[in-house]
Amino acid sequence: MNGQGGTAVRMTGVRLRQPHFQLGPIHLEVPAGFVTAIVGPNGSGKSTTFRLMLDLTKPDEGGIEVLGRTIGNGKSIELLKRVGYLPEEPYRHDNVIRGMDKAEFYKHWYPDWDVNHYRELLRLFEVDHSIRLGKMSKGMRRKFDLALTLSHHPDLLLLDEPSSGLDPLAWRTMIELLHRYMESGDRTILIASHVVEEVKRLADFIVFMVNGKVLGMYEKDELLTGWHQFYFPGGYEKWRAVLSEMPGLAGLEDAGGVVRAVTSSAREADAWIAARELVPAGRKSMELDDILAVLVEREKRQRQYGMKGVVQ
Ligand SMILES: Nc1ncnc2c1ncn2[C@@H]1O[C@H](COP(=O)(O)OP(=O)(O)OP(=O)(O)O)[C@@H](O)[C@H]1O
Repeated sequence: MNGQGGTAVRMTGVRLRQPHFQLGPIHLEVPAGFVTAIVGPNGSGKSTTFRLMLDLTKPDEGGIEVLGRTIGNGKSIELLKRVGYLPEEPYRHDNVIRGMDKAEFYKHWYPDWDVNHYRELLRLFEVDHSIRLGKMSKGMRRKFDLALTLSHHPDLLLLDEPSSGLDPLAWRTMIELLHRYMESGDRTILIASHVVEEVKRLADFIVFMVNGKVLGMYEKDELLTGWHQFYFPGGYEKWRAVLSEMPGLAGLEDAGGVVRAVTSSAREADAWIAARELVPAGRKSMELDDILAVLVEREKRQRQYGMKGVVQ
């Protein structure tokens, strides 16, 4: 991992109220010099959070700092030249212009525009920029937008579902380019992604977002080594009371003849199981999407029943 210390984005008590959606309060510190991935189900507020960071949406409450400057005080424009943003959907209003016309605009707008890097990226991605943006295929447009975003050497890169539409070869190129982008050690990526492999390959930290709330931020390796599931033979009632004491218990459910206990502290749970001479029928490490599923379920239950615990 690289890293220069400091915070690239700080959100403090940020709230946004919409008729059918409440975001926040969000407290989030995105560390500078690292890749942080926001992982969460559809509609959980990931793109909205990006828009808040870019001053494209105004919060109802709270403060946002990007690269050490306050957002929303009318002075964001110069700051945003240091930020590269790849929105989830390409902008439609520039469908009528050619790729090269948009690059010309970037050249004038971004002080660190690097035409050689831009040309290299177009070559790598095999994108023809003489085509109108609206005529490019979805994947070609994604690659073009990615090339543009990387070619002004932003200090902070906000990528919203960057691999949407990319073929596997282009995806691999993108991962390599993002690793290269991080090599200087002082740049930061914040990425929203549903692609487990992408998050595993890129992220140093993972933020889980569910239903407009940040459920926690974790160091990736600690997360993946810490979360395990144990299976105990027998019915739920037999195990409920005993397993409710298990360290790090994050989920407990009847899985048809066995009880599945999920812990976020596998090492402590192992010692606890050994000390009680319990014999699990099996155990498995967990993937990111398994962990997300447990967190979503727990959040849903807390919302419905106001329950704090994981045991019914
Ligand atoms: N159950 C729902 N049904 C329809 N729309 C919803 C629902 N929950 C949230 N939304 C909408 O989703 C918006 C937030 O979406 P946002 O794009 O920020 O989320 P996201 O996490 O980026 O989602 P996605 O993964 O689908 O891109 C809210 O403004 C709200 O209108």
